Amino acid sequence: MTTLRPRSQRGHFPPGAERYGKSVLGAPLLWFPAPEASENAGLILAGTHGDENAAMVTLSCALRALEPKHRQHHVVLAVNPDGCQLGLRANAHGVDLNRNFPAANWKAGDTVYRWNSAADKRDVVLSTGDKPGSEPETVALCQLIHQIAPRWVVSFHDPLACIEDPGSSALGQWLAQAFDLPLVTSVGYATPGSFGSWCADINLPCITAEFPPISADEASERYLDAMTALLHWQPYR
Ligand SMILES: C[C@H](N)C(=O)N[C@H](CCC(=O)O)C(=O)O
Ligand SMILES: N[C@H](CCC[C@H](N)C(=O)O)C(=O)O
Ligand SMILES: [Zn+2]
Repeated sequence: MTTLRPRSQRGHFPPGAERYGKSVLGAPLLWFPAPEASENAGLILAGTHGDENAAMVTLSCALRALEPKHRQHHVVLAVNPDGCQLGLRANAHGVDLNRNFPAANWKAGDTVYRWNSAADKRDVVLSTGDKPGSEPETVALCQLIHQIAPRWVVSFHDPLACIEDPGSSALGQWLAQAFDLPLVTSVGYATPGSFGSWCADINLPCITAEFPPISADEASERYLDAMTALLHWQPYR
């Protein structure tokens, strides 16, 4: 059994953050390499959309709660630090990073999203970028992935409340059970130029975990155990 650090010791980050690039506004792009990484290591991402912070906070809590020696997978808490700082879905250029990856299906022009969960249509307009991978945040993440070659990626978003696993994998089934969310093979709408599209192009298994609309406070309680377990998840045990 893996024990967690006492709460009094969870206020600070364990050392070991590394930089993999710089955002549009010059913020460091940070990743947290797993001290116990093997060739089975995966990569866990959050904060691609800076207005979706419940999963990012919960993942940060899990990183601080778990003893570093138990951590077997790499982490990026904020793919889009400028969006997180500004409370924006987009990056500081107004680009939806999850439509800017250099995937074969990247589409030029505008993209739309829902203002919030009460909105019944997607009518808020963002850009997909001047070209595939036009943004420093997407290019740097692609380079990091080529460098560390994770076995799989789990990318956290909200608020669609599902585990999207196009590959119907053991990890997808585990996530659905651990987070008590429905398992689907698609979020149900087209996302050209998305991270998952790029992963599919390079045959990298990618699962998108969408939290429900939930506060960071509630998510850090409801999902802390599942998130810490994900940090050292291994198949067949
Ligand atoms: C409410 C929130 N802005 C929203 O619903 N956005 C979704 C996409 C969710 C995500 O990117 O994780 C949408 O546009 O439907
Ligand atoms: N709610 C997310 C869904 C992402 C779907 C995933 N399959 C991907 O390719 O990243 C979005 O609208 O960006
Ligand atoms: Zn999102």
